[in-house]
Amino acid sequence: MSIANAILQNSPSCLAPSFSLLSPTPSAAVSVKGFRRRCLRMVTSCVSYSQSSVQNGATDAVAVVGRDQIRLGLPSKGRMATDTLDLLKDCQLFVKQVNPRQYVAQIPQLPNTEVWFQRPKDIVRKLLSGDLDLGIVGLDIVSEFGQGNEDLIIVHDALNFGECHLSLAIPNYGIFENINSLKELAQMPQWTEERPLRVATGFTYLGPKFVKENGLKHVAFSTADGALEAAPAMGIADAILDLVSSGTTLKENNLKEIEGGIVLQSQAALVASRRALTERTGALETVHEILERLEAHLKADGQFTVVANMRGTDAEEVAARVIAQPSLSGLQGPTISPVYCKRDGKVLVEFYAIVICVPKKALYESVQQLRAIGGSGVLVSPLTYIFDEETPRWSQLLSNLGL
Ligand SMILES: Nc1ncnc2c1ncn2[C@@H]1O[C@H](COP(=O)(O)OP(=O)(O)OP(=O)(O)O)[C@@H](O)[C@H]1O
Ligand SMILES: O=P(O)(O)OC[C@H]1O[C@H](OP(=O)(O)OP(=O)(O)O)[C@H](O)[C@@H]1O
Ligand SMILES: [Mg+2]
Repeated sequence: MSIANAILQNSPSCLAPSFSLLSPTPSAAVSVKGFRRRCLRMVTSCVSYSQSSVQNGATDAVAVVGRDQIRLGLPSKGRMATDTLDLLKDCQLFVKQVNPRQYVAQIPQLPNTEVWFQRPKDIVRKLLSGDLDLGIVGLDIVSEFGQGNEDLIIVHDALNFGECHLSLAIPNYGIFENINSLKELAQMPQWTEERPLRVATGFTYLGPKFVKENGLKHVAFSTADGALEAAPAMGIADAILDLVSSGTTLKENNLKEIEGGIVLQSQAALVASRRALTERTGALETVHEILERLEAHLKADGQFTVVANMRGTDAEEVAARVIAQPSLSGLQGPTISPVYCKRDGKVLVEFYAIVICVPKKALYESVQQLRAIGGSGVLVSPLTYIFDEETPRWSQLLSNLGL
């Protein structure tokens, strides 16, 4: 039984030691003593371990430990949490979480997979330590906490939510009023070794890396966990490096972005541990299934199915008219089938039904083009899934893994 199952079913199997402690029988007394000794040994080793080092984030390669279940890390809270569950639901992967404070869950459609809810940065850390195999997090967090570690593989880099960018922002007043680019900021005479440009950020790996790569001298970083936009007005920092999506928080705090100041573009991504994919039984198959479901849903999400009737002499002639229009070529080309109607007791084909997929953004343009070539009775419906022969991301993943 998996840990998830044991916890979900409140089974004592994974809690066995505390059971024998709570209700010791005479024969269990020995095992209780033994258990206490074991606990003491564990506590002692934990103490000596914690005195010597605290592991936080990237660890050296850790062997893939023997467990049967594939572990998928999902954000436990914050803005990514609900969107992640919604996306999986749209892919028919229903995460069965009994209550929001329970950190383990299951997806009945993926019986060999356990879901573990974690803070996004801990998902990345645990992928690196081998405690998770797959995860869904923002690319910003992957870059910040993954720090280029080659064991992290981005399986899908565009899950279409959590879109934001990491950007350097400065006040739009005072000495910064006429500064509009990174170059101008770097050239300001104010920044010296004694008085560097002070940047507040939660991104203490990406920040220094960015300024180094862009040749900025005399920059000092400070860190805080939130509401960074207040730092310049409070006099704590000159600039901030933080996530931006609508730009409202910057605007409301009299800050502005500058040209060349974007460190990275981010959105939610599916990430995996290379070691898990190559060494853990079933991990590659699981990631293939998740990837296929995601791709099929995300591809369909941007498209409509459009059905229209068109008068014509034969299917080829109708096809030629449709294909000549730039917005009507569909995924591979239009599907065209005869519409049989009965006239004077005879079955005739005067119309052809065409079925195409069109990008949502191009819908109106496509309808206009259809009408222009004689289309009528245009029906538009949402598409749920588009399963391609094979997804390009799967081939990329295999080649990345050297398979
Ligand atoms: N304003 C935003 N718009 C869209 N996505 C964002 C925005 N801010 C952050 N994100 C994305 O959502 C992820 C989680 O952000 P969130 O604010 O929920 O958590 P957090 O800042 O790490 O935690 P907390 O704010 O509780 O300390 C970020 O890593 C990023 O990928
Ligand atoms: O461009 P906007 O749409 O205004 O979003 C940007 C804000 O969103 C995030 O903060 P969050 O809401 O997560 O609060 P936090 O500072 O407590 O993390 C980010 O740190 C910015 O402050
Ligand atoms: Mg936040």
